[in-house]
Amino acid sequence: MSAAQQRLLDLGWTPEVGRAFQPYRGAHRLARVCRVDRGGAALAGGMGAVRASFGGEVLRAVADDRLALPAVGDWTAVRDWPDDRVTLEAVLPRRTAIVRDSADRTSAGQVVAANVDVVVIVEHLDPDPDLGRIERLLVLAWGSGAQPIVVLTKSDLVPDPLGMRDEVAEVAPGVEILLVSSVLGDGVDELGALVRNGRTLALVGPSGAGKSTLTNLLAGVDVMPTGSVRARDGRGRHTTTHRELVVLPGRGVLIDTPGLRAVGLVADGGAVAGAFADVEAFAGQCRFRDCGHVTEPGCAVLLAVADGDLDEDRLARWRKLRREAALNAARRSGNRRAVVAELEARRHRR
Ligand SMILES: Nc1nc2c(ncn2[C@@H]2O[C@H](COP(=O)(O)OP(=O)(O)OP(=O)(O)O)[C@@H](O)[C@H]2O)c(=O)[nH]1
Ligand SMILES: [Zn+2]
Repeated sequence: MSAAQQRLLDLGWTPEVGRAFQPYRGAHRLARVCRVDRGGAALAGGMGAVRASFGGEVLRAVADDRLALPAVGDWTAVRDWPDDRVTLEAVLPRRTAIVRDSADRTSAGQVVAANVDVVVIVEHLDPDPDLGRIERLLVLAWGSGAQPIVVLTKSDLVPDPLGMRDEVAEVAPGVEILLVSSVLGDGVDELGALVRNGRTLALVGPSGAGKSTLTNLLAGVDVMPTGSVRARDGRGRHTTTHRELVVLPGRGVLIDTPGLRAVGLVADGGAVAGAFADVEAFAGQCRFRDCGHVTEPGCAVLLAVADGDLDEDRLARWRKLRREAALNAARRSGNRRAVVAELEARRHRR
């Protein structure tokens, strides 16, 4: 195998990517996006690192649909020009995509990371984990098509990490949960074991959860600036404004995303159902198929709450996320009346 081929494999190349690139062979190079900034992207490919600006086709597509904007993790076709310019000409179809609500809420959303195999939801144990945030990130993960896992950091700072893990398990049915201390090294190898076979792991979570610290530990070198370093160099805590893709040669790929202050979702009902499999299972047993789980007779959801099998707060958060999903669906349909009706229903249900 050539060095160039090895580099592509290290970047997570699959035969599927190879097939998608077929039409571009010859005039283009295959490369994966490591970071996106204004007007261009840092990429890595068989020939190494390269910076490209967005080509006309890409810019036209983005004008129509924000989701067409190249994102970290995307596989792309890149073109070299005689005047030394390099342009990103096409984004190959995404196998999975983590999509969040765009900051301005004017469009469908923005891709946080693409072609991810495992979404690592990173949440700190100190301060206390935010169960609602973990649920939202799980919805984000289920909606991406990738497999979620929860990593609880800073286990060295709390007296009962196992008890806290059990609490988190209540809001993460069917999802593996790892306890990690980047200071003591606990759990780091277990997480590292998931980076194999050219798989791509993306770390998502709030600022300060320890994503960059973990990335550095797993990479074995400091590839990310972390909170402590940033504080020392006086640039403040929220300086991770760019996303980065890190290759662990012979193992896989890590994507460190910037801390999400608020997780705006563009979730659909299916993603909510994935993250709330326990609640949906109860709902499936209600007497009426269109049960609203409010006052209906034979409501298995209300029964579960009464019996202590389902936490009332979790039920409330499920309702809220379902309303959000319904509103998103209405927005996306472009049907003004559906949006107004959904907003109206929202007001009454408050
Ligand atoms: N005690 C303890 N501190 C940790 C642990 N992991 C990270 N920290 C500290 O927590 C702070 C934040 O860590 P970062 O890795 O910068 O957090 P981040 O999630 O990357 O934050 P953003 O880049 O803002 O999204 C730093 O001061 C770390 O040293 C841990 O397991 N235990
Ligand atoms: Zn019901």
